[in-house]
Amino acid sequence: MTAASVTVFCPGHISGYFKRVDGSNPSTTGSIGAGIVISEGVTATVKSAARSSVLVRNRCADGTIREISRESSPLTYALDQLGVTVAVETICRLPISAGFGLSAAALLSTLAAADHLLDLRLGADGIAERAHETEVLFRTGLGDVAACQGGGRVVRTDPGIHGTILRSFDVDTPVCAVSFGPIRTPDVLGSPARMAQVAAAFPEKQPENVVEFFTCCREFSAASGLETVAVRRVLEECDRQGVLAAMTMLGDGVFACGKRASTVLRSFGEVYPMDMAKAGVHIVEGAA
Ligand SMILES: Nc1ncnc2c1ncn2[C@@H]1O[C@H](COP(=O)(O)OP(=O)(O)O)[C@@H](O)[C@H]1O
Ligand SMILES: CC(C)(COP(=O)(O)O)[C@@H](O)C(=O)O
Repeated sequence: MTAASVTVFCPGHISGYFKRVDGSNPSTTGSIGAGIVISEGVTATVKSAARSSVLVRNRCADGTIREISRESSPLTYALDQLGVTVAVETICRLPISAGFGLSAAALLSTLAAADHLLDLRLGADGIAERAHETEVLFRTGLGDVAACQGGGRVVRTDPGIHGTILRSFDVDTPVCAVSFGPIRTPDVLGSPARMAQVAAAFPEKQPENVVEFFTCCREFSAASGLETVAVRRVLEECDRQGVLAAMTMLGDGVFACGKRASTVLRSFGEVYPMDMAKAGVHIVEGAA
């Protein structure tokens, strides 16, 4: 019995530092860098339909659901490339364009749900390849699709979904974040000057543990030219309070980890609680 709808969850990814790597085509273009795959992400529900439609919604902290948009160019493009017509509804709790990797999570969850509902037999690689290429073409991301194939704290040393990824499951205290607003990822990724400064700021050593990870992220954001005054103010307070923290890439915000992190961040704005994700994109409902 074919399910009437399929629901898939994909975790988000907070990138701490990155460097663009240009390949000969979108599938070999991406980034190297490091980040944390997070327990918050995007849930996509896909149903068959005569015409494709997209409904993007936010679940607020008080549980109410707010409609954000009835369009998503990357999703529409990816579905058109598949040659299918489906009704897609996505829900997320984190703010979009704030550096939580939600564009990648939306693509992966939607394509995985469509693949299962319509029995397209794309397989995990086929889904990830399409999501990654869409991210690169729309400049909404470079390394998040690769990261969200699994959970953990990730260090990516090659670009693309088949590149080398070291996953460590050593972030065993709560993670949280504050966001002061979006940074338009395409504006940054599309700027050669910005990309040159980002490349020059890329850390030489690879982090071996959580403390080294946050140290690498801090040195990167300070040298990248991407830090805002608001971000710097939060990072300085976290330093005073001994809380591990760094700038969310690419978003005007800060992520931090540890039992006291949310107390310190709360004085700067709404705190988004989360944990390190233990797994990547997966079906939630409708698996036949
Ligand atoms: N939950 C979502 N549902 C549908 N599309 C989304 C969602 N989140 C992001 N997107 C798409 O990705 C674009 C934002 O990309 P980007 O700035 O990279 O966001 P992020 O930093 O959250 O990954 C949005 O304009 C939208 O087209
Ligand atoms: C940092 C970024 C280039 C964009 O991340 P986001 O704004 O969350 O889509 C990411 O894709 C990466 O390669 O590390």
